[in-house]
Amino acid sequence: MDENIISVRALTKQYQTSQASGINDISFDIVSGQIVAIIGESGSGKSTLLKTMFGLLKADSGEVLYRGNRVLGPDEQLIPGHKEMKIVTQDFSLNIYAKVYDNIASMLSNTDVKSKQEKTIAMMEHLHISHLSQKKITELSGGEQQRVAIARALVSDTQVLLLDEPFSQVDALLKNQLRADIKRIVADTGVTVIMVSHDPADGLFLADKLLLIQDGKLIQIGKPEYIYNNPEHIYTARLLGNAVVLNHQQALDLGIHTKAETIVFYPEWAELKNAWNSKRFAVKDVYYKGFYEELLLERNGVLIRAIQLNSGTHKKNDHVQVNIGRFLEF
Ligand SMILES: Nc1ncnc2c1ncn2[C@@H]1O[C@H](COP(=O)(O)OP(=O)(O)OP(=O)(O)O)[C@@H](O)[C@H]1O
Repeated sequence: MDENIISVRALTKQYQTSQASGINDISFDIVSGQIVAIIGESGSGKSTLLKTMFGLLKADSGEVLYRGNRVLGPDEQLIPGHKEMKIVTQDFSLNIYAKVYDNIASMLSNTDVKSKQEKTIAMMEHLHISHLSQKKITELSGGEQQRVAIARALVSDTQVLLLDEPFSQVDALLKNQLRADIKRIVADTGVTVIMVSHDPADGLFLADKLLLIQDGKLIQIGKPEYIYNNPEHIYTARLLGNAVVLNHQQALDLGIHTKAETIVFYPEWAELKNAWNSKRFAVKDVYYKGFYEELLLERNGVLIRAIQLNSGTHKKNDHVQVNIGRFLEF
């Protein structure tokens, strides 16, 4: 049976200085070996949730359980968290004067020197940083430092790894590799990863479970594909897929039969095709995205976006027929 490694119960943390900030009454469970991504717009409370879960911030109320044992807050113990939980924050907390190898090895005890050496070498290999072993932290790029910080956090039999913006320092190429590394490490070691990212694409790509946070509240939780296709809030559809949002009248004008106040669709749900029920739009702009293009389309003052895979098929100032094949009602 799947075991809950982390349980968060009615967790609340408000900051005294600002109104309606922090997190409010958040509850969820995490199964061992999952990758969980906390997603939300800037200021929604993602970092606050992660830091309170780890025990870096004192909760106002509620609790966090690690395998059924309460994670103690900063007022209850000197070293936050639980010894099998580690956090990598955006400042990495590395010893900048020490070498990469020593930064990682220092997390292990000296009782078995051979095992310490083997574990450190294996972890460096896992994160593709063996070639940096003898370099000082000050000689590394931000992305390299991030890898060392993750290796350091994982090396000591860590069961739960919390990552605050793990891809903030890396370029697109490295980001893809680091994402793949995290997936591989989870598969190899069974570690549970809880990460915060401002880029929802990270969560869609990596996570087994997404936690959607809005204004400090947990608004939806589930598998990425399910949440993408069945968002319970317009906020989520906008965040995950840059969804188009139309009011009732705008929807009717486009020939969409609905009773809903608002309809929402992702650009890829708007089909460019000639059909009896499709409407003519003017192409206002074309955004090149690599293997596809996004079209900004206008009809009677209403703007929508659609995708075309064969670039150049429709150009600026062309007229195209669009059929909103699928949409969500709110
Ligand atoms: N130390 C603090 N004192 C007062 N208010 C704070 C503090 N830290 C965060 N806040 C406020 O709490 C809210 C949530 O902040 P938090 O950093 O958790 O959001 P976030 O979702 O991680 O944002 P971002 O994606 O921009 O990092 C924000 O309104 C923020 O201004």
